[in-house]
Amino acid sequence: MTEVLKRDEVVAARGVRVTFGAVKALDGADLVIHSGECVGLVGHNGAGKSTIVNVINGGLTPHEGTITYGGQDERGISAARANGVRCVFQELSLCPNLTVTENARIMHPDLKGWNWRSGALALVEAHLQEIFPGHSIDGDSTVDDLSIAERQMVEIAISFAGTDKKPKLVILDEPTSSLDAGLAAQLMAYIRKFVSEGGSVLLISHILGEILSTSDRIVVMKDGRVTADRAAGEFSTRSLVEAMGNVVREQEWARAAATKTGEPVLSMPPRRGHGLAFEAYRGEMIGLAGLGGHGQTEALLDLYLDRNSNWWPTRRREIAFVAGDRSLNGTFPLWSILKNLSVASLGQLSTNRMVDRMREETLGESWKKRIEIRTPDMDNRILSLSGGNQQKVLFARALATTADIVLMDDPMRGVDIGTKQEVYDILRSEAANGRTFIWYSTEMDEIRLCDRVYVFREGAIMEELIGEDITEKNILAASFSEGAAA
Ligand SMILES: Nc1ncnc2c1ncn2[C@@H]1O[C@H](COP(=O)(O)OP(=O)(O)OP(=O)(O)O)[C@@H](O)[C@H]1O
Repeated sequence: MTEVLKRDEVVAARGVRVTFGAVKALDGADLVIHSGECVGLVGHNGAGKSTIVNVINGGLTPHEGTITYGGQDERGISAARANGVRCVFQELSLCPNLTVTENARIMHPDLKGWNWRSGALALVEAHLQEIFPGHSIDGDSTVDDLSIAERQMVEIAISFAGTDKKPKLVILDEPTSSLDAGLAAQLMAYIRKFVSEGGSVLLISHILGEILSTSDRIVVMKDGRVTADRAAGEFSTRSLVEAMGNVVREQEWARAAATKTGEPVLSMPPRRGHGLAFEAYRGEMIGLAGLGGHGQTEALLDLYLDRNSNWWPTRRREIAFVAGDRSLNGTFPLWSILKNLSVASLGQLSTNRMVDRMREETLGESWKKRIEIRTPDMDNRILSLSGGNQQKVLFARALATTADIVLMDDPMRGVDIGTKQEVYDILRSEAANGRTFIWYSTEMDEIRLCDRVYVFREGAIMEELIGEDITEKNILAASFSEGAAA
């Protein structure tokens, strides 16, 4: 390594090994980031991406290997911060009971003096405006009152903000997982601006389009090692998927031949007194589209409560829910992986009101294989899983029930591309067998897989699209204006 390159290095991790019990999370991984570049980091769920982020961020001391900042060997969170490293974590880390401004103060302790509030407010508002122009987040709101997308935006803005000096490296772990396409595009444009001015970004995402369009260089991880590290221009979507160890499959997706047949299995009058009514029929896959935060999650919750407001456990569950915000309303953090998976199916796993442990384990093992939940032991705690693998457990929880209707609230957050393909196939075959899926997604590619789509605007359903009319153009038109484009 020449002196010139060394000076240019913002951070370098070399030969890093980290183990958690029997799991080799990092098995001799190397990652070097230079100033003025955006490095895309991809890999399957559990490949070791968040672990290497924690090592670079100083939160985790590796069992072997070196970490240098600007060529200097240093350790710990304060060394990382002093060297200009900031991180937006996959599981967002804002304090929920504090306001946006107070959270900015925690991340920037140099905002001092009796007037720190107005300094913090100005800082966060300026960066929110620069990154997400036109946003409507109030800096005095309590974080708990914000949607998951808004929390993600706030954390991103606070991380890019600098009181006296700009950060040198911002690590973004799945930053767009809850953002709709418009907000994601704003963030990608800002990243390009930030690196053109000499900053560095480490971008982790399972949305390969944004990795390919925004990164200068792409690093691929597999089973704790770096398996490819090349200029972004040398990859295509296909070669990137293959480098991650997945087989590229042409999406063969036959929509249901007929929609709206028979009696509706679920319905809801027009929301907020205007727009269209909601109806779902047996075997349909219904997409909820529109800009994020326009009432889709609220509609799902109302549909769920309409069918399941009973506190008494029922043997035959009618409706299941896959949460998108897994840490808020998805996982039971103190429970094992198996208990998290089986909790919605206890009725069907019980004899004489006692859970049959053998049947529970068989259920766990079958789903572990089916969607590749990466763990040596299903009795490990759920939080020992990587984020994407936790999300797979929530999927398995809903699909393992006998519920005829499954509601999904942007359920693919952080799930890798190989697993997504598996899950899409499971959804399609289950729908063909008569299950109804109601699917809110912030990803246009997923909305396009649905048989019928309701587009939300300002809390109400403003457009219904069926079959071939489900196009990005029509969805965008209905998201913004009075009618869908022809
Ligand atoms: N605290 C922990 N205890 C036990 N195992 C852990 C812990 N943290 C991570 N692991 C394991 O280390 C491996 C790497 O996890 P990591 O979170 O780095 O994956 P990832 O590539 O970020 O995945 P994802 O795409 O799902 O976020 C996984 O097998 C995970 O189960």
